[in-house]
Amino acid sequence: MRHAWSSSRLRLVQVGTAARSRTSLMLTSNFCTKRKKVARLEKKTYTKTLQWIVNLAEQSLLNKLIRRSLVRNRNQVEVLQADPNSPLYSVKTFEELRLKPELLKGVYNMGFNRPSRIQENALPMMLAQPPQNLIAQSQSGTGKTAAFSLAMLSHVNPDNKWTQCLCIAPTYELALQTGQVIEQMGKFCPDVKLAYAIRGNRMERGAKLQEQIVIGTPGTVHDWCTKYKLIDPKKITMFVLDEADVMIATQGHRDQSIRIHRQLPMNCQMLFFSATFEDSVWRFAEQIVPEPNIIRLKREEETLDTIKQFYVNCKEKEDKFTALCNLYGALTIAQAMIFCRTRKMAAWLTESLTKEGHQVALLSGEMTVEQRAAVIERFRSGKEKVLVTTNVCSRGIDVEQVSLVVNFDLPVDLDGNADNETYLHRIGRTGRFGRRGFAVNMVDSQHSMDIIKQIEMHFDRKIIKLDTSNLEEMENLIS
Ligand SMILES: Nc1ncnc2c1ncn2[C@@H]1O[C@H](COP(=O)(O)OP(=O)(O)OP(=O)(O)O)[C@@H](O)[C@H]1O
Repeated sequence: MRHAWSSSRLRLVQVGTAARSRTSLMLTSNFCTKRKKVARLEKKTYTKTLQWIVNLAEQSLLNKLIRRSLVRNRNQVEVLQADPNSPLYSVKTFEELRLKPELLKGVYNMGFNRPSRIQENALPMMLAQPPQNLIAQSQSGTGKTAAFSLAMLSHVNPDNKWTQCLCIAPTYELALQTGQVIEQMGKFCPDVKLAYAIRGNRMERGAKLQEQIVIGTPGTVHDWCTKYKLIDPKKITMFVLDEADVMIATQGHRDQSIRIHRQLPMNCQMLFFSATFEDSVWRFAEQIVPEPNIIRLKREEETLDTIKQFYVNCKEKEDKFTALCNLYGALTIAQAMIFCRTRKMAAWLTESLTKEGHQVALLSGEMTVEQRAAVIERFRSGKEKVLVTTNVCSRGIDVEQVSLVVNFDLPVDLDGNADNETYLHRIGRTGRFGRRGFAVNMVDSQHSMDIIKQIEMHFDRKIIKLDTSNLEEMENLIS
């Protein structure tokens, strides 16, 4: 299957050229206006049909890739789940975690066979009686969302028609995605209902919600609790903070989250989850969560072995673009996510990739949340194979088929130092639940080389140099 994508594009170019010459022949051989009109129409139909065939071919190629990678991945997950060194390893089965039969049906229906380590360790703590608080860290894509979704679905009493679990996520699209996981998992729990506290979801003021679980973003959840009085915070018995580090480290989120947190009853169970926790953020989390159980990774465990990390030396943005095209020539890439620092760069890259014939989606901060969610949905369904973005979706977004993440610009903090947490979240968009993934960093200056060194030191993990003009070397390194 190597080169499959590039060879399909080659065919597309050849067919396109043939089509152009045939149509131009047809046009020059006929001087009659009517005939010209017909010819124009024929050309249009011909081009449309061609485009349709090409789309179909690409779609079926992608489907084939997806099917192959699903089979390969099923085997890979089974191997990893039996390897005590893998974060997917577990000793217990879902049955042994004492999930209700309808939830067991839900997880098996989603294709899960065994729990991952975080699920195996966190679920007993989250379901213990009396309730226990938890601050938990686990590598990206290892099943944290699934773990706390199961905890909420297990926790609620379906007979009580009021909100009992509150889950907060940092972005609209992440709240939607988590909501979809809860809905899928709770498919066989018809009496458990879920409401989305996200922008645009208007509710009647004062009409108390009957949904037992509410998932939302901090601002809207806060409004629903205080301004609209849709939720009685005193009746909340489980509070989940997803991407907890960013929720307590970024000013706006922290203020809202703390305001919500203050209204909850003293005995409300607190569950904080993230793949990353800077030391200071961890200390702060421990201050606001009383007597927590703690699941914490060692620094060197934070990166996943299944994601291979590289850097490529490039001078200008044009070199980065060429390197990217070379990568496409050498790798079989189902879907890719590319991170840029500015909207301008993201727009330029999107245009350049589109001109090259790639199906590209652009996601950036100036879009409305609904537009952003629609772009992610199209990408998730495979309509676009490349997603170019600024930092807006570095966290949490779960698209299984992403096999390549490119840092077109490296993530830096306000002082220009390496932003290690963002780096980890970005590369974690690939290598989901045991899948293989590649992360490629474009290095365009001494400063960005220093950042690579900082990242290497921070995670104690080598980032390997890749020469994208040397196909043979590249194939050896990435195979
Ligand atoms: N036990 C399991 N067996 C098989 N697949 C699973 C299991 N648990 C979760 N998954 C799948 O693994 C993928 C990643 O899971 P999830 O999104 O819960 O990870 P996460 O740790 O929350 O990731 P992130 O840190 O990026 O937020 C999802 O596609 C999910 O459906």
